[in-house]
Amino acid sequence: MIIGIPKEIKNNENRVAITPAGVETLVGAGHQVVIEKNAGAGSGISDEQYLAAGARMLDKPAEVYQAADMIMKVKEPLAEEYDLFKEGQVLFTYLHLAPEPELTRALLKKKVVGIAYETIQPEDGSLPLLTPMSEVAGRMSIQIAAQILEKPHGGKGVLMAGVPGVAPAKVTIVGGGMVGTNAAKIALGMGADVTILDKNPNRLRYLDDIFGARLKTLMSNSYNVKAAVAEADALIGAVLIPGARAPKIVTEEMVQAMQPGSVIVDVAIDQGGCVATVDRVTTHAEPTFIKYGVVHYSVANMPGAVARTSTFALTNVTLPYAAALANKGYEKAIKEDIALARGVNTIDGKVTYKAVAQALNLEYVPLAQVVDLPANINEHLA
Ligand SMILES: NC(=O)C1=CN([C@@H]2O[C@H](COP(=O)(O)OP(=O)(O)OC[C@H]3O[C@@H](n4cnc5c(N)ncnc54)[C@H](O)[C@@H]3O)[C@@H](O)[C@H]2O)C=CC1
Ligand SMILES: CC(=O)C(=O)O
Repeated sequence: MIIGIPKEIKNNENRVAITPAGVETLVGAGHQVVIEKNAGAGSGISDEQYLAAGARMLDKPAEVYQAADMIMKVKEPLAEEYDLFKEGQVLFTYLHLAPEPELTRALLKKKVVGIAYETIQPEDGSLPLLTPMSEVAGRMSIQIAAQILEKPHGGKGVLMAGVPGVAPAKVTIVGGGMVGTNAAKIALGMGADVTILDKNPNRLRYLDDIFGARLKTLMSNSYNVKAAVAEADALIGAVLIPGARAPKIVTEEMVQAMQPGSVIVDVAIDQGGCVATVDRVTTHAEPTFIKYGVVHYSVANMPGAVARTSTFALTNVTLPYAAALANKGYEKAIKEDIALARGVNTIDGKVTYKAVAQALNLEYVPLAQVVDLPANINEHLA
């Protein structure tokens, strides 16, 4: 198989979908890897390193898309990339289709086999290809909130850690999964006063076990969210329902009740955002906007800013799945692995991930109607 890796073009997206180690693995298995020139530069990986590992470098993105049977990316394709898809091509990347009707239409039109990193899910319910970037973004969210709380960045002038005799910042985290847990870890490490809310009591038990009495846990319901948001100096949005548009857990009224100069970092923005006042996706170039006196941050590719860490963390987990897709072909690979089958969002012009179809008001076609799945995979897919 020919695997193509274009350079990422989203604002300040410095990650790349493959490392030289990945090239060596795929080429060693008999595949060809074509990479757009300079694709690794933002992650500190040179064209020479890719060449030495066995890749072929191409000048233009169109050449990469044209040559490849499978495109590997980091972020969802942008509008200028839609015309580059080949009919029936496999696209293996973060897709976040629920808030992306136009991208979804483009994938359906070209019958792209869209396999989304973020919905690959083994039977244990984990999201192994989302986890490392959620670890990164969760940790970053507190660094970012701490900086925005400084007066020159628009914040109220509160030091996250406080000092002896003066209370630290209050941090409220809505959603206690990977992002939430990593945000809590850094916020507690900095000495903040941290409250985390989740709707899953077992998750709250787990968080209570690992962090002990330093972390306040609260069941997520509108009453508790309202109170915890009102007192927050920094609010972190970290809710996810896999594949779906994020539910607006924090309402406009709740944000209006926050003090001016408070900060919201809505990490869940890649799925549309879980804070009602986050009405736009921002970029690393212009990361914030102010609404009701509260500074909002809603960058959808936060890990792109720490690309050297993120590229290696991401490709550590994507490579085994990419290798399975390349070695077996996508049909055999998804027939043999329920996790990969759950990653298929579009195929043959149909949406095969229910939450995506629901979010976009499109017809949902079960994967089994498109691919002849064995019973053991199909019965676990719905
Ligand atoms: N902006 C960015 O650059 C990045 C964004 N993300 C996004 O961050 C979001 C969170 O990701 P993860 O933490 O990995 O997901 P996760 O699945 O590990 O955690 C989500 C948590 O939300 C909880 N939840 C669901 N409904 C809730 C509700 N009504 N109230 C409170 N909690 C609720 C779930 O119980 C779960 O514990 C996702 O949208 C993910 O794509 C992740 C990495 C980078
Ligand atoms: C998960 C995601 O949106 C990112 O890593 O950019």
